[in-house]
Amino acid sequence: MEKTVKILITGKLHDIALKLLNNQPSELAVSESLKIVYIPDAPRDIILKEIEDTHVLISRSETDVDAELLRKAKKLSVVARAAVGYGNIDCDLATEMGILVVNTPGKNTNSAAELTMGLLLALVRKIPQAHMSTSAGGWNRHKFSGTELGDKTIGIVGLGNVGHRVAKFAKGFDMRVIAYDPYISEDVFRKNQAERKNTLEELLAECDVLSVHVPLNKETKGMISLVELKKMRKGGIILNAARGGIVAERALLEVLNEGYIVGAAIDTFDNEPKPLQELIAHPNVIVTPHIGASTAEAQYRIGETIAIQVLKALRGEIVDYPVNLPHVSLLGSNDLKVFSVLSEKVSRFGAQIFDFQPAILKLTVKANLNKEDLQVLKLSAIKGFLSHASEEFVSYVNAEKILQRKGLEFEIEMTPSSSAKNELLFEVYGKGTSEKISVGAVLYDGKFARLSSINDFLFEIELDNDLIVMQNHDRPGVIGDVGSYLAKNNVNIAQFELSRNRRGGMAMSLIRIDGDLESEVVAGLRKLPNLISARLVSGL
Ligand SMILES: NC(=O)C1=CN([C@@H]2O[C@H](COP(=O)(O)OP(=O)(O)OC[C@H]3O[C@@H](n4cnc5c(N)ncnc54)[C@H](O)[C@@H]3O)[C@@H](O)[C@H]2O)C=CC1
Ligand SMILES: O=C(O)CCC(=O)C(=O)O
Repeated sequence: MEKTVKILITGKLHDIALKLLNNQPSELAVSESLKIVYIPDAPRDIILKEIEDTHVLISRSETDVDAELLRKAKKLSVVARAAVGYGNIDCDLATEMGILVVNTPGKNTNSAAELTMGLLLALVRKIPQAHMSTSAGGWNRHKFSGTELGDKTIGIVGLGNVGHRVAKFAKGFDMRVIAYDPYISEDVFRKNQAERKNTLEELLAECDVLSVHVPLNKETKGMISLVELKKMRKGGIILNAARGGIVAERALLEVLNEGYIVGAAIDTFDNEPKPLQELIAHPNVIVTPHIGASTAEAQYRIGETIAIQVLKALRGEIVDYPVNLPHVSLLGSNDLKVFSVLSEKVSRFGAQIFDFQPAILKLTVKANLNKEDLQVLKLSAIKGFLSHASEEFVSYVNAEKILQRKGLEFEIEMTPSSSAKNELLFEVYGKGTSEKISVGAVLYDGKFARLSSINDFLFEIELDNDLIVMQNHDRPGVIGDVGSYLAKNNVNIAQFELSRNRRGGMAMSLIRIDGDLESEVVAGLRKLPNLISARLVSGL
């Protein structure tokens, strides 16, 4: 029966996301049928109920994906954050549970940076206050006098996607741009014409406007507290369109009340959707309800990207924007995609053809790959092996962790390939000297994948459907007996390959069959004359 995947969507998404999920383009089509439950703005208790049988959660900032939610999610394999910040997702627990977390970096950058500049202009020119007064019938040209941005200094904390775009816009207003970001190279400062400040203190001492653009984490929570605010010049301005909590709200209120800081513009709050009342009602503060990403353009890009990430994840491909995928950044080429699927299949095959206690898994790759791509093949091989040999849900996310927990070692080796043929050899070793199996595969032209060997026996057979792996003495009549037995049991053979080490010696056959195969049918094969073993290899 076709499997149904439940996708729970708890934040408002652009229609493009639903369109892509409902009408999947052929290159992203999934074999499961999708049940989409779209409940933006649903109360928490409904989300906690719905999550129990959900496979994929797509959320925005209003849904805390915390331990309470994750522990109820018995079937969850993907959390897709339709945004950049994932501070409200318990990524450590998600990783431990093998749940992939993805996000959409860069897709709302421009919108967030434009809102930041909008807030700044609105603040220094008192636009919201002037609008309220004028639209109510007033005409006060003195009360709403403001200050210019030109020649003022903006201090940017976090010169990432949003920060460097704010730097660019601020330059357009003839501002002096200084920035503090200890995690990026000198080049990024130079390219964005931002003067580098080596410490936060240096930055604070020199800026008229402080704008934070860092993620919220243990290091950045409260990084702008009373001490830091007091290190700014008197008369400064604070902008926060990143995350509530980066600027300590009570401290900000205190310096605003003192008149030490003369204005603040805030889009993101500690306690959303119920921010600190005294702060949002302060006459020198202007606020928006976390709308940095709320533009048609950003939401289109995010909707499109998140749907693609979800479909890729469901197809078992490596996603473009993983948050918690160890060491894997982007799945570069289509060839690599095909190669990684082959790596997973070969190891899943290998996991089903040995009878000893495994100790070491080894993947030998003949190809010309960079380090990251090799890592993709390694994770695919571990995933393939474990997903057969483990009760746990295994994904690219937790594969290495589970392997370690099982006490298995993994070795990987690469030798260069000089042709359009890439090769894989997956080996499983036990502790004893004779305890070893190997499965080889070849990928021709980045497209055509074939199983090429099992131990010393050579083959050329496609790796799909169920396969019977059979060992027998090389005697006349064996193939006929097997063919009639399978026919009697209504099993249609799609491909039959025989390989033998020497005439009259040992032979190994691979039988690719159409449809599913009952294990009793395979057990019956073992009773035929001259058969040594017959195994079913499935899940390819
Ligand atoms: N208001 C809204 O709706 C939106 C808010 N955001 C928020 O804006 C923030 C920045 O987003 P992006 O620029 O896309 O992220 P990003 O990851 O591209 O940039 C963050 C930068 O902060 C730097 N950083 C990290 N820790 C730091 C520290 N302790 N001190 C100084 N710099 C540090 C990093 O090196 C990086 O360059 C995030 O919190 C994101 O969630 C982003 C988009 C929309
Ligand atoms: O619009 C949203 O859901 C949140 C946007 C945001 O804050 C982010 O991308 O980090």
